[in-house]
Amino acid sequence: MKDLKLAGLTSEKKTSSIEVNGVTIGGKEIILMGGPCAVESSAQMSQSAETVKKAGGKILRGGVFKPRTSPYSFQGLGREGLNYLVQAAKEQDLLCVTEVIDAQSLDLVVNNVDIIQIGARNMQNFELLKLAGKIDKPIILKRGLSATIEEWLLAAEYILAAGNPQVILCERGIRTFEPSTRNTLDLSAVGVAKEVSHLPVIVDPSHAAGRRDLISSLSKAALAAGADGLLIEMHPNPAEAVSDGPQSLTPEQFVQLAGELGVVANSVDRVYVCAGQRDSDTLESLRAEINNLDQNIIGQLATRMQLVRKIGEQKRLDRVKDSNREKEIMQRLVDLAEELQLPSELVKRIYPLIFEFGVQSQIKTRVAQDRDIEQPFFSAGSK
Ligand SMILES: O=C(O)C(=O)C[C@]1(C(=O)O)C=C[C@@H](O)C=C1
Repeated sequence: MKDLKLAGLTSEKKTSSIEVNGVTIGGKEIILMGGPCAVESSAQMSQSAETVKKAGGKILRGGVFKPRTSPYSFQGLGREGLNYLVQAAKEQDLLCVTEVIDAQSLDLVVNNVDIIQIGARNMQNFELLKLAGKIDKPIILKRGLSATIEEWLLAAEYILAAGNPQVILCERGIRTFEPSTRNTLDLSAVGVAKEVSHLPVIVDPSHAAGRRDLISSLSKAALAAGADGLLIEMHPNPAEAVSDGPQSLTPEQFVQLAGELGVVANSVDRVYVCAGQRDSDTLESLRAEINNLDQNIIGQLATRMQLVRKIGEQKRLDRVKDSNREKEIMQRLVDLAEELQLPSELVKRIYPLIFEFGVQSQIKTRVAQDRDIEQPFFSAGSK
């Protein structure tokens, strides 16, 4: 692909992550963004924010300027809606994102939200892209309905070339001849975009499918395909939604899906942190969840110890301790802890113990093995 002077990857820059008010997009952690298509009321946004928080999501979405296919469809609450969005995000300590459609809407939202979205219909609004390039806020750039991946990346290049390095690509389905879904989610675009560009890529399965029954499977498939995050529509009462009701998850479905993302994330060497789904946070239910987690932690430690013993079998007894390897592991885990907002001190205290027990176990295994090797000689002689 030509002209990807800034969006294209280089030998030094294969991936880039975007740090926004304590949330890293494009790091190890999968970032979940959720909320209604359109901001309708203060109560609707408060409930949505509560659900996003419960699901372990980091970013609340909500449209206040709506570029609708029909001029008679709801066009968004504008400034009033922006206040509801910002307030609800604040209540739950979430970040927020909203779409801009022109210079005026950009001006209005730029100092209020954490991330700005340029929607599919404006992907090639080059003047808007240039304006987005002049601000100091991350931009989620959705792929146009009929845009090739190259056109999408060149649109990103406009923002980058104008001076804003914080671009997040968002695949949201493209128009094909298939009428069963609203659009066709092009998951190969995630891999292709990541092959040619260093920019983080997220996926919006809601606009792609246009129907809520497919959101869970498409979200999981998106993570498996390498997406750095998900942008999912959820409404406290989808049947009453002024827009995109059929594709919006209920709060229960949203929380359930979030609870299932961790396993998929782990299978592709990523992390999704979710405190789990519970009907109510009773002491019993919270403790039951902790018991479960603790069991997993011990199970993983046992597996780790088995691997350490296997490594020990391949090492010389005088080279069992490998300080460089320990340092490398520690650095990686301290970085991950920081990304996940876990005190790095915890990792710094726990891991030396884990290493120490590993080394002891390797020494014991080696000593036992060496004895076994000598054993036949002695046994033969003693007979
Ligand atoms: O990687 C190794 O060489 C190991 O033996 C494993 C391990 C570990 O616990 O991760 C154990 C001891 C070494 O000091 C370094 C690392």
